[in-house]
Amino acid sequence: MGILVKGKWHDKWDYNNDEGEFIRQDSQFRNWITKDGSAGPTGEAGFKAEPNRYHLYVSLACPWASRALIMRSLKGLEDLISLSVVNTLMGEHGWTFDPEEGVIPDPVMDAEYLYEIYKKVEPEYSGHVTVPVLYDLKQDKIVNNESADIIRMLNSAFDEAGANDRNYLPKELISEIDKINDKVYGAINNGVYKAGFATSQEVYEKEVTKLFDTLDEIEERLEDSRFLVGDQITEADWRLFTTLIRFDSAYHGHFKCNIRRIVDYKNLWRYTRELYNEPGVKKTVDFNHIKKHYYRSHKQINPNGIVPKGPKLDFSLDN
Ligand SMILES: N[C@@H](CCC(=O)N[C@@H](CS)C(=O)NCC(=O)O)C(=O)O
Repeated sequence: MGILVKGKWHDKWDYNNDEGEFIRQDSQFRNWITKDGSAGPTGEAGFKAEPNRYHLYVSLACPWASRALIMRSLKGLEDLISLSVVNTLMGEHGWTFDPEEGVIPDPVMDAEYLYEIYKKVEPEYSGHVTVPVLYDLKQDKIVNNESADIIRMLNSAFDEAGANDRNYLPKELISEIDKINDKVYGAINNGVYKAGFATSQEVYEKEVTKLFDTLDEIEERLEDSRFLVGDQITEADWRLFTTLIRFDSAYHGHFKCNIRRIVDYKNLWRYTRELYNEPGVKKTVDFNHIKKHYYRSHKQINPNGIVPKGPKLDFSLDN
């Protein structure tokens, strides 16, 4: 794990403050692909939705990257936006393209390390080298490396360029979706990291309590509601799903989020299985990559890098 400082790679961990809290940094590339190439809510213009122009870098382990992978699949974008998959181990060079089952190499410069892509685009880049990355093959630019933005643009930008017309962000529901996204992001999506990477007992207990209080709250909400915002699946569900599907296999053990498991919750477990079984989703979930990545990459938490055999989970709808 490391960071680029003025284009130079440093193998160091810089995510905790003096109190032992995990602090996530903001993503820096924030341009938007739009139907006509006009500017989006942030960043520059010049990224028109066109088939075979954009490339997506993901890790199959990463919940943020998986949001983008799921949206690419659901929207029928697999033949329009190409894909690279990094190795499961995020080690001294960060994400790499070392060969391993499931890895798809980099087409841009046959990079060994993902940070080479960041440096190619911005030679003096300072910051974390994260996935997902949405890359413009025509201009050799990173369009965006923030999953929240990427799934929003994939939801509609390509609708006249070959995507299907499913809409996970209906206009009339945006404010409710934003509200629930905020809560889920702070307490659950990022909450598992804040608990798992805490370096003080007090911080860990605070974060893990907040995480489970929020899961309990969502459990109640799902008692009367099939999905987070009513009967239709929205962006909010996919954002929660990528954390829930990893929860029992990775966060429960590796991040010590072990007050309960998702299978112990009646509604959350039903909900997770329903989303997992939506056509096009299952193939984006790779438990081998998920477990190998988490248990082997964070030596400060799991020094021997032993990957657990279990748990055995049955995500079928009839169980
Ligand atoms: N806010 C970003 C976060 C992405 C992120 O942190 N990805 C992790 C993998 S799960 C990563 O690449 N971390 C590398 C690092 O922090 O150095 C997003 O949602 O796209």
